[in-house]
Formats: sequence, C-alpha cells, structure tokens
Amino acid sequence: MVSGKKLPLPDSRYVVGLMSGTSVDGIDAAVVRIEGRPDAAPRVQLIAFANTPFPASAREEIFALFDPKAATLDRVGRLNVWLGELYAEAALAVIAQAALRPSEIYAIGSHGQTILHMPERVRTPDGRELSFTVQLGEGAVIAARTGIPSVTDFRIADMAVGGQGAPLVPFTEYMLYREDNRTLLLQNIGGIGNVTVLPAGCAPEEVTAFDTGPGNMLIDGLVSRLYPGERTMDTDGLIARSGTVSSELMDWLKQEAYYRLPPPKSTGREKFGSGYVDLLLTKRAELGLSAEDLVATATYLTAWSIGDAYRQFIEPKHRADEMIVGGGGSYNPALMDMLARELGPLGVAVRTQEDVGLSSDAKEAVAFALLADCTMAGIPSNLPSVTGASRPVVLGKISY
Ligand SMILES: Nc1ncnc2c1ncn2[C@@H]1O[C@H](COP(=O)(O)OP(=O)(O)OP(=O)(O)O)[C@@H](O)[C@H]1O
Ligand SMILES: CC(=O)N[C@H]1[C@@H]2OC[C@@H](O2)[C@@H](O)[C@@H]1O[C@H](C)C(=O)O
Repeated sequence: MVSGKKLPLPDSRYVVGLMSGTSVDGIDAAVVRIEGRPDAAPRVQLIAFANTPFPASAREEIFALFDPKAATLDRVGRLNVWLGELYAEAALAVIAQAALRPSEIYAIGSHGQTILHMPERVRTPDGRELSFTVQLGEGAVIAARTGIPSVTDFRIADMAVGGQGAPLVPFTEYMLYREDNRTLLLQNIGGIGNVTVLPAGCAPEEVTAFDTGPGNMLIDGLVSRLYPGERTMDTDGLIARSGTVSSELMDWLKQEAYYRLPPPKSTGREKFGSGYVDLLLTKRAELGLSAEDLVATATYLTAWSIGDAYRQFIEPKHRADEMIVGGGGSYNPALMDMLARELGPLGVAVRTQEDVGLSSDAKEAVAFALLADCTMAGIPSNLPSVTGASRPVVLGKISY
C-alpha cells in the first residue's frame, strides 16, 4: 500500500507484534494494548511477551538460504510458508499467555525473516536502477491459522519510493520515547547495531537513525565456529571477559569503509555475515590470537563502532544526554562495559531498556505491533529522514 484511507480505529485494541531478527535466535512475540491514534503519542502497554526458539531444522534452513546460491525457488517458497506456520504458532501462544482469545486481537504485525536485503541500487538489463529485499513468513498463512488480520513485508513499500527499507523501528521510538529537554540515543544491539537519534523536542523530520555496524552477528558467528556444537553465543560475555582486545586486529578492522560512510546507511549479513567471520578466523591465525582474544576483539569492535558513529556523525550536531541500549547485546556485560567506557568520557550516560523500566527483549516486537496498527489505519509509518525515502508511505501488506 502506498497511500491509504484512514479507517476508523477502535479506541483501545490488542495488537500482536512478532519479531525474528538477523540473529535468528527465535521469534519474539508481544501482545500490546494500544490506545489512541498510533501516530499521535499513543498509550502502549505490554500485556505479554514470549520468545519461542526456532526448531533447529528451521534455523539451519534460514542460515542455508542466506547464501543466494542455495536459495533455490523451491526452498524459498517452502521456508516462506514454514515460517508463516511458526509465526502463527508463536502468535497463538503469546495470545494464550495474555489470557486473551484470538477473536479479541485487532491485528498481528510480523516483521518476517530478512533473507536478503539489497538497499543499494542495482541495474537491470534494460537499464533500470532498483533496490529490493526478501522477507519471508507468509501473511496469508498467519491470517489463516490465527483468524486475525496480519500485516507483513513492511520494508518494500519504503524501498519503492527510494528508501533503504530500514530501519523502521525509529518511527515507533519517536512516538514512544522522545523528550522535550533531553537528547536521547536509542541503540539496538541485535545481529546488527543500529542507533536512533531523538534530539530534544524534535519533530519527526529531525529524527535520524542508521546502522552502526555489527552488533552480535560477528560475536555469535565466531563463537559458533570456535566452539562448534557447544555454543552459539558468548553468554554473559564470559569468553570476551577472559580475553584481551588485540590492538593490531582492531587497527585492521577499523579500515572497513562502512564506518566512514555518512548516514543514512544500513548494513547486514551481506557484509558482516559468515564471509567476514571467515576473514577474522584467517586474521586470527596470522596474528596468533587465542579464541578468547578474538571474541574480546569482536566484542570491542561492536562497542568501538557505536562510539565512533557517535563521534563522527551525531555529536557534531547533537550532544546526547543518554544512550538507552536494547536488543540482546544489552545482556552482554562485557559489551556494555566497553560501551560505557567509549561513551562515558563524552558525557553520554549508557543505560539499558531495563534500567528505564522497559524490556530490551520485547522492544522490537512492540514496535511491529505499533507499525501494524498504523498500516491497519492507513497511516504512513516510515521516516524519510531515516530511510532516505522520497516521502512517507503506508508500510506492509495486509492478509485478512
Ligand atoms: N545473556 C547474554 N549474553 C550475551 N549475549 C546475549 C545474551 N542474551 C542475548 N545475547 C545476544 O543477543 C542476540 C540476540 O539479540 P536480538 O534478539 O536483539 O537479535 P535480533 O532481534 O535477531 O537482531 P536484529 O535486531 O539485528 O534483527 C544473541 O544472538 C546473543 O548474541
Ligand atoms: C533489513 C533488515 O532486516 N534490517 C534490520 C537489521 O537488524 C537491525 C538493523 O539491521 C535494522 O536496520 C533492521 O531492523 C530493525 C528492526 C528496523 O528496521 O528498525
């Protein structure tokens, strides 16, 4: 949908948000109660939250299809419907946990699984330039299994008007977090790190946001390769804590051109995925680093890239008072300590969503509930200042 009729909204409604992000750790599902228009400081209350891990076979298939050569049409088609089934189950489970019936839910918003995201324009044989994205998790299946209108595939509408299709969460952060007197940074550390800047008293067109670089993606990728079959993440940062950051490797890592690219910009597994992990493992061998040192260095790279993005692109225009960190990375104390050491000296207090009484885990699922609510009401919910789109558009596709 690129423009929509504003439909009448129930004053108070329950909406389910589903998020399955770039880390592929599972499906985050939230039930929220929304009161008021979604684009006019709505009241949003988290009623229930659950994380459902993917079955190992589905997780393996998602990772397999990140390789475009393996992603044959039959496998893509199958995974699209398979994920639709899994999302529907996750939605029904969280609705039951909220002690609600599916008939009481106004809509579901499902982010879907990004398997390929190509925001940079590519040329077609007939000379057109276009960008595209592939999000799996069929809305028709979610709607059929739950009986609830389901909104999916949010990113492509923004790309259709020249945007990067990401990030989309900043619209909801503007609605839910902005303050009149303090400049806030909302840093998400999921697979990728991304920051939203909410200047004190800002208007929507003054919000900026961009991907800072790797979040947990490199840490998870390295840990999975260094401890095969044993671990998929550096739980509580224990491995990083027992290693030493290699300044030699850091000097090399800092050369990556992405960090110097001015926003708006977005990145993903295409840059910091398994190919980059391979490169780091080769560098480890060359430099004779231990597994712990390598994980400590990858952890520091995430903290450094967030600090560097602030110094280069944010601080010159907006000195921030506070950074609120969300996403799984906020549960990694080694990473959080490194981040506080990067930003503390610049006068930015580093806190987590939990520190401010919210939930790091639920934040993105809540965001997709709010984005679906906008779609159902025909309200645009991309921020052109953030995605680079030429205009605001209604996002997503509705399956009734
Ligand atoms: N206790 C913990 N200790 C260390 N790391 C953790 C912990 N809990 C979660 N994580 C990290 O957080 C990751 C999951 O983060 P999250 O759920 O925010 O990612 P995502 O939503 O898939 O990502 P994105 O926002 O990029 O789409 C895990 O893969 C792991 O790296
Ligand atoms: C294409 C894609 O899936 N991008 C994700 C990814 O994960 C973090 C960062 O890169 C962000 O740009 C985006 O997700 C969040 C939910 C967003 O759109 O705001």
